[in-house]
Amino acid sequence: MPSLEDELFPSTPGKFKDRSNRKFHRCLASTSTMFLWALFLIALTALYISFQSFLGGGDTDKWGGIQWERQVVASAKVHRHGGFSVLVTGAAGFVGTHVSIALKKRGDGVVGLDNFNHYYNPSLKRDRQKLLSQQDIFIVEGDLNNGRLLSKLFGVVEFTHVMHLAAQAGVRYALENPRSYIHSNIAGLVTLLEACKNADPQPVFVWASSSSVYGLNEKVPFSESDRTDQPASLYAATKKAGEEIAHTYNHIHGLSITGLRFFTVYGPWGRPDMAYFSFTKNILKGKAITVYRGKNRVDLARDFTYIDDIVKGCVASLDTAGKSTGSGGKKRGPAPYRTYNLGNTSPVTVPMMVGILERHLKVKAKKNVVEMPGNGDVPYTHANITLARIELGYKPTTDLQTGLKKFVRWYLSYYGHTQGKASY
Ligand SMILES: O=C(O)[C@H]1O[C@H](OP(=O)(O)OP(=O)(O)OC[C@H]2O[C@@H](n3ccc(=O)[nH]c3=O)[C@H](O)[C@@H]2O)[C@H](O)[C@@H](O)[C@@H]1O
Repeated sequence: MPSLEDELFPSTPGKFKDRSNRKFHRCLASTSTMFLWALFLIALTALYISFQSFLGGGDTDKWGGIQWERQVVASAKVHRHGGFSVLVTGAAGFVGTHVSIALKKRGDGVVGLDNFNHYYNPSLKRDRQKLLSQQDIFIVEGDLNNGRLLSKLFGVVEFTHVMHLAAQAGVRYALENPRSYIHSNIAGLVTLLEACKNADPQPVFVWASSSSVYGLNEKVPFSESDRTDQPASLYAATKKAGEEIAHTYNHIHGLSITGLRFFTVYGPWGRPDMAYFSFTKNILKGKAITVYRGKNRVDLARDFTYIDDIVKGCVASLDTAGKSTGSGGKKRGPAPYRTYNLGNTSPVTVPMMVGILERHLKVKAKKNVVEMPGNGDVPYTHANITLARIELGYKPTTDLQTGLKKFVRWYLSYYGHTQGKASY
């Protein structure tokens, strides 16, 4: 009876069988099997890698593939003569959502980018995403720091403009998580500017800085030329650093840059971490709110600016921006570098803001008035908007009373009158 070995390695017919070769055959058998298995595993790995690169992804972010590219291209499609193709970062955020819708409605192509982080309850971001998807706006899910994703995006779409609104926001959270500010507001900004620099043609770059850059500046109202070298929070410092970083990309690479200093933006679909939003939730729940007060019992005040006014300022900035001049990463001539305050020019104290909310909610707030902790806050903001008015035609039209009425109406319709529903 032929052994298994003989069956595995049948001798060549007519050849002499040598028993002394059996050991050698056995060894050869196991080596060959191992070799075949190794080959199989290598082939499997190669197949997986090539499938991943075909998808264009490979990172944990949800991007890549033919279907994904189709969605990006469709979303970027321009529907008006001379329209823009805009990449809106932070599109699932408060300002990003509103700006994206405004651009899409007038016929511009809009592609969103958002990492859906958990700084506040991402279900609000997912609902904003649904709102955008009803307008045929697609949001790419990924982080600003993903250079591969950005270069892929710029490879798929020739963006004419970038509206950069993604950031780690919030003044006081910087004490808890300082690194998140560096990650998004510094490293993420640089990764995005690199992608813009390398794009050919380079897009126009408009982005959100902050009123907080004025820091401890005491001259009011705040003008763009006032000093901004005394930030009061790490958040403010990263926004100020962002302005300087953006300037270098303008200077060296010819990117057209516009920085917008937003003043305490509020409104429907707003950010739950902001005072007007969290106060609304707590007032409705019958919980006490903490109202900060400055030194010598002076009330804090903010130049609260309604979202629709901010959106007009953003769109006007895109419309009036001159072109970038660089190509292949090299500057071909001077490109515009602009900075504007987008505020309301009428500061309101925090207790007055609470009073307006009480009237709209028809509920009296339980207030704990405490001295402002040294956590990065500034006592007062007030925008001089002359420059934005002259160069952008920016003219805010909504006062806090009217704007908060719209916010409260939205809040009640979104979270319901049953206050317990609001979980953020
Ligand atoms: O304009 C800006 O540059 C900034 O505006 C807001 O920052 P902030 O003005 O501090 O807005 P809120 O956090 O809503 O605070 C508004 C006012 O309420 C006060 N406040 C806040 C929270 C609180 O529990 N109690 C309280 O009295 C704050 O001290 C401040 O005076 C945004 O959160 C920042 O992301 C943005 O960059």
